[in-house]
Amino acid sequence: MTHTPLTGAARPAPGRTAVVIPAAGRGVRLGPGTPKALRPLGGVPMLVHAVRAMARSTSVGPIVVVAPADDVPGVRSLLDGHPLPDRVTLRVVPGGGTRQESVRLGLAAIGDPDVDVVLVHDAARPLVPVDTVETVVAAVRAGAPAVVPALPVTDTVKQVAPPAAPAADGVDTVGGTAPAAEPVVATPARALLRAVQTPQGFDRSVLVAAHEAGSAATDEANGGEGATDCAALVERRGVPVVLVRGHEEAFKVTRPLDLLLAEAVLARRSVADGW
Ligand SMILES: Nc1ccn([C@@H]2O[C@H](COP(=O)(O)OP(=O)(O)OP(=O)(O)O)[C@@H](O)[C@H]2O)c(=O)n1
Ligand SMILES: C[C@](O)(CO)[C@H](O)COP(=O)(O)O
Repeated sequence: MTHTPLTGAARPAPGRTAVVIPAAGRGVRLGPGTPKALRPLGGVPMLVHAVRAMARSTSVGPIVVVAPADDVPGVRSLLDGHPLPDRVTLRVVPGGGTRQESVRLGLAAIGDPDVDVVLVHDAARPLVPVDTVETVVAAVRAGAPAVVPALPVTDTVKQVAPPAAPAADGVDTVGGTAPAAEPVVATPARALLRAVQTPQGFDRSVLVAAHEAGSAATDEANGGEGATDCAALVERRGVPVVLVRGHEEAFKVTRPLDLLLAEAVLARRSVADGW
């Protein structure tokens, strides 16, 4: 796919848009229980909401769900119980030990050579509105190789020194196990910060190359969990990444309070839909 916008008769027929949904995380910060993507929201697993949210965009064809490695058949049969539009094909593959690794495995499973745009969307962001999905796809199709939905940051953010030892897997650095006091090293200008969401959209070849180059990369400053979003891998290769307006309801369900908020948003949508 070319990155230069084309006009009129010169424009080639658009390729297909695929989605990779990393859903192999455990949800440690949400507390004990089944893997986060399978926990119910309004009685329906969070993953089903996320798949439907992506399928709602008419540009989306293939969807690859990256499931916990020990439960691929279970996730497949769960999703088979929730029909999708005919244009959407669904594949379920086993995930890896980090989000980055899970996305890489999902990308490798797309197959379809006609796919030229790939969205990567967290199962943990089940309520993203379709307008946000369409905005991201449109920006990639207009020529941007990497597009990320984002919102301004509302808290003031402090930068701290890297921990002497990496945090235990899944444990917040700022949480019950954190040291009582952390020295501040900087206060970045808030007006220049953005909190980024998913779906992140990419020219397929750009994203595949970034994941191939970054597959061994770990990031000491974030506890060796790999790149925390796909765009970071693309940025490291000098490819421009642009932000588009995200949405408050595309928040990530990470801690128990987020689950309460998600239930409230769903309930409000049900009322608005006249249930
Ligand atoms: N090894 C991993 C880790 C995360 N994810 C997915 O990446 C998304 C964002 O990750 P996060 O919200 O951190 O989920 P968890 O890793 O499950 O949460 P926690 O860190 O609290 O365990 C989620 O949809 C999660 O399922 C994944 O596919 N494979
Ligand atoms: C990709 C992401 O949702 C963008 O905000 C986020 O970085 C995922 O982080 P997590 O720790 O894997 O939830």
